[in-house]
Amino acid sequence: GEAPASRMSTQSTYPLEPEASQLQPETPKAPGRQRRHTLPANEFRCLTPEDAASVFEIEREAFISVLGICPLYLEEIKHFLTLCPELSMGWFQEGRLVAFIIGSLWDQERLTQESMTLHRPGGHTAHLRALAVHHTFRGQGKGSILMWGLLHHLGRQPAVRRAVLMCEDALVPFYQTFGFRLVGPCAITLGSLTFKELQRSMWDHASRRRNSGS
Ligand SMILES: CC(=O)SCCNC(=O)CCNC(=O)[C@H](O)C(C)(C)COP(=O)(O)OP(=O)(O)OC[C@H]1O[C@@H](n2cnc3c(N)ncnc32)[C@H](O)[C@@H]1OP(=O)(O)O
Repeated sequence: GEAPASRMSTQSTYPLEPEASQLQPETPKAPGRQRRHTLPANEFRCLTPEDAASVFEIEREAFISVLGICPLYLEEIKHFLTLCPELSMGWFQEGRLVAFIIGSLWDQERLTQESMTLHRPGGHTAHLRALAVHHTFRGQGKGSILMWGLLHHLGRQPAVRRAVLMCEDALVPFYQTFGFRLVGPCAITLGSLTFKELQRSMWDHASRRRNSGS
């Protein structure tokens, strides 16, 4: 039978861990063979503009139904997935999107209201704009696995020196588990909503280990 639901309910069909992620940008399939034929096929890959409708469906439930707004509307999703798909990641199960992260580049120390709409191709900061997991799949570790997967993928892109995001207060501890540091209140507000800004250096993590010994 199934193991009881617990913090370990991550369904570890593949041991994707912070330092030992096996996610490869060119090999989006989860590594290893499925051990049980009943498990759905998993696929991690960068998103394309064709995925925008699926992304927006998740956002509609995750953000709009709760807050009345969402980080990225359909045209904005298409916009960023056209400009910088390599800064995004989707998790598909049997071809269906179950979780996503969409990013773009930013070129200033802190986020500003302008960062809401702009991708700065020369920037060295990955601005992680939106992370969401389909509601029926939450609390299973999927959001965490996807975030580690994207961070690993970004760590292989020399232009990306750090990552930045904004979130509501309640989610600060969640992002701190990925090595993000709280830098303070975010300049961006949406209506009456305020956010905290968090940053994470990419070089303190994957690259340092890779380059150690030089
Ligand atoms: C940059 C941004 O996009 S910020 C906005 C983030 N997205 C959203 O809020 C959309 C709605 N929520 C979701 O899609 C998901 O709940 C996510 C993305 C926040 C987390 O994905 P999940 O797969 O559920 O997370 P995962 O199972 O890996 O980890 C669960 C942890 O997330 C954190 N968490 C999730 N939701 C909340 C919340 N509402 N308040 C506080 N902590 C939360 C907790 O630390 C939780 O750990 P716990 O179960 O021990 O309490």
